[in-house]
Amino acid sequence: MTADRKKQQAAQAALAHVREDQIIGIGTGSTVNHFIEALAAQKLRIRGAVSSSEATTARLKTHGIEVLDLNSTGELDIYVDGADESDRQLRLIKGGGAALTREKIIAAASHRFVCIVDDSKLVEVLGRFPLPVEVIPMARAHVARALRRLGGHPVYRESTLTDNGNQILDVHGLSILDPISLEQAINQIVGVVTVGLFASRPADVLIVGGETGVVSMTA
Ligand SMILES: O=C[C@H](O)[C@H](O)[C@H](O)COP(=O)(O)O
Repeated sequence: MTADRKKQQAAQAALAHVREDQIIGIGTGSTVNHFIEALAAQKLRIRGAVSSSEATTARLKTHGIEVLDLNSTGELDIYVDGADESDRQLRLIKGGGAALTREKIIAAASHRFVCIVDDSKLVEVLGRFPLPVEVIPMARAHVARALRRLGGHPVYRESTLTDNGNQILDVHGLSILDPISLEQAINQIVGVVTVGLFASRPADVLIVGGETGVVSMTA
């Protein structure tokens, strides 16, 4: 089975967590794109969606799903998003698609975070996937030096500008044994906008698409 088919199965299974009349936070990426297709096909009468990126907003609008401003919705019932890696405690690395900042904001503002992945994303220790860090452009070199002192090898993701007008450093070579401490340490570096470690706010449910169907995990 292809990875894309596994993502599609996980996305379809996430529909079971969605109710009519809810406002749904929606992430970014190929797995979430399957979720948007499934949501539109199901014709559930949701109250609208809060989007984590310009790409997701465009896709929601093509399906006639109303996109709402997080400042006017209050807390969200549910947030559905993919991830680049998850460990078994549902702590995540996100930001491969450069949408990490808005994703982290929506996750923080949601009661329940349902994460959908294919089985290649499940790891014992986070860090095989280079950790994305969104930075204010003028601080990029300063932040890179600080990340090297934390033991990583930051690489500038050239030709990528985030939806917020910022740049991305991808930090290679980390074996993240204490994700909460590393998240806090990177958050302390001046010039960092967001680190793509979702450890202090992990997922609540992880739906993993694999060869034999989907498995749901909770922390
Ligand atoms: O910035 C992008 C997001 O964090 C995505 O959720 C992540 O990169 C996973 O993307 P995909 O579903 O395409 O594997």
